[in-house]
Amino acid sequence: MQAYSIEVDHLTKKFGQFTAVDQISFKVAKGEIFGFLGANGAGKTTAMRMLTGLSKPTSGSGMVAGFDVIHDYEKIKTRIGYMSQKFSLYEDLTVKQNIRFFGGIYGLSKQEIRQKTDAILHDLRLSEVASKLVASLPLGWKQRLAFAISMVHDPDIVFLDEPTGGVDPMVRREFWEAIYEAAGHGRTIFVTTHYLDEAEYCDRVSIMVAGKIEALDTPANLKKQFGSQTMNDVFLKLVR
Ligand SMILES: Nc1ncnc2c1ncn2[C@@H]1O[C@H](COP(=O)(O)OP(=O)(O)OP(=O)(O)O)[C@@H](O)[C@H]1O
Repeated sequence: MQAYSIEVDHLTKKFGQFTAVDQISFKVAKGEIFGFLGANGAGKTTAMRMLTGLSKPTSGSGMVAGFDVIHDYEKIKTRIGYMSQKFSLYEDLTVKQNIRFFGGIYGLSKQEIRQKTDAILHDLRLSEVASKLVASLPLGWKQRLAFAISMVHDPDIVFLDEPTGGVDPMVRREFWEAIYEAAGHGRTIFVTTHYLDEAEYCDRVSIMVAGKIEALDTPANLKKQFGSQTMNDVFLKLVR
């Protein structure tokens, strides 16, 4: 068994002459909550697309969930979960239908889908709204449901792309409780966010600037290194 869920070495993506991701190298341990930060256009989405097997690196190497990002990228998709604000639930399906639909997409058996549906409805206390359209749920509930569904196939790693956008701090805090719970079960969490207070909740944080990882450490060490009181200040010092 490998100690790392993600291991990349000089991973690079070029679009023509432009280098969007420039030789990034890092390792993420199993069960770690890894924050992936950067200003707009720094290259986070491009990097995440390579890590999730959606885009082939131009050069460099890496292993994600035990699979090679160059040769075995199709297999990566079977062992990871993905949630973003943009790609989320079907609003015009009910809560239950969404769970069933994604369970099917992820290749679960009918029995597994039934079990997972019951477990998610119970754990998220959504049984009463199981037959309601997702469109009718508050945003915070939708996000918790989308997160649970992204783990319906028990993936080793969950990629969260700005999962808490648009909700108030209290609801974000609740979402982070769910993240901690998932990590507590040994799942690796790879999360991008624009909320710098959330960076404080991560075990380690990397900060990308213009395609390169300019800093990577625990929030406490980064604050010490940059003589800052907050991660917001660390971030501003790097991206300014
Ligand atoms: N398919 C593409 N072709 C050409 N350039 C691209 C392509 N995809 C991304 N880029 C460029 O690569 C750079 C990094 O983009 P990317 O979307 O990865 O940044 P990001 O850090 O995710 O930003 P944001 O937080 O705004 O989503 C940008 O300059 C973007 O214009």
